[in-house]
Amino acid sequence: MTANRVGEPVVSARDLSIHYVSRDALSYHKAISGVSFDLAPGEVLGVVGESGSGKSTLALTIAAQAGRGTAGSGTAEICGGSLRVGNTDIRRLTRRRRDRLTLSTGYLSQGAAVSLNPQLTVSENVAEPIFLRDRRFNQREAMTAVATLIDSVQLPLSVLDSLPHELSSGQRQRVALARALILEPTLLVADEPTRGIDATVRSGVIDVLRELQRERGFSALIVSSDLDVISTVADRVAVLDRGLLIGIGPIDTVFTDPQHPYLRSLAAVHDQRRRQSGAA
Ligand SMILES: Nc1ncnc2c1ncn2[C@@H]1O[C@H](COP(=O)(O)OP(=O)(O)OP(=O)(O)O)[C@@H](O)[C@H]1O
Repeated sequence: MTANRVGEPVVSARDLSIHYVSRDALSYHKAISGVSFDLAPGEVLGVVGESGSGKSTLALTIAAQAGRGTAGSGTAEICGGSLRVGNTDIRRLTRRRRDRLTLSTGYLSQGAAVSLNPQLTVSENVAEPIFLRDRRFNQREAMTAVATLIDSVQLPLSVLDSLPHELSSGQRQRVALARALILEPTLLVADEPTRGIDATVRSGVIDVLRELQRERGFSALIVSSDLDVISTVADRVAVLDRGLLIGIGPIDTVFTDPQHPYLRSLAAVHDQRRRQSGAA
């Protein structure tokens, strides 16, 4: 990402609409409709919503992963409004600028932990983005950066030579997080960072994420259907419902006097959790 001026939003969406184009280019499916928000430097924005509300679509578009559609599926495309990430206009992204942007935005996809290369060791998996950026990067320096990050995600250095299948789901997710952060991005986009992780270690992954964010000061957009995750990690929450942004703000403000039925149901869950944790 090209550096943005001090204080300017890291992400700026204005009336943003995104649709999927079918492979034969004959049909469209609107996934995001007229969404506007800013993400400030160093801010963590949580995105919640029901399944199919457009969370992943928004995340992958911001992370400049849209257009890298998997075989057989449609391709996400901005069809209205604008989206800026740093100084880059995502709507007018050339392939070259996209490659540059993806190197400077950490993207933790929904399946990141299971998509680690099974043939590479942990250290090779984490170091890979460094060598994709610069084939001739100093090996020793890369290994030092990898070891530092593995330590920061609170894994023992003994995992460096392990293969992904030798780790637990929570450990794999920490490795995936280390990989997403190895190039020291100014923006991290994490899609359901705790999905598929054992409930007992879920909060550990979130704590590590929050700690690293505080330490390094990157901005983050965290998608989660788990309100506990969002209230732990996010400064503000954005609520999506069928592609529409129905609320955005600090979590308590968004859930104060909610008018929309989905916001009301989330507010009830939030309230109940708060009372439970207060009573605990
Ligand atoms: N590759 C695709 N091609 C066509 N439509 C898609 C594609 N991916 C998602 N969609 C549609 O776009 C809408 C938004 O999907 P998206 O995956 O962004 O929702 P989500 O909120 O992330 O859901 P989940 O929580 O289940 O991951 C849905 O209606 C979905 O069916």
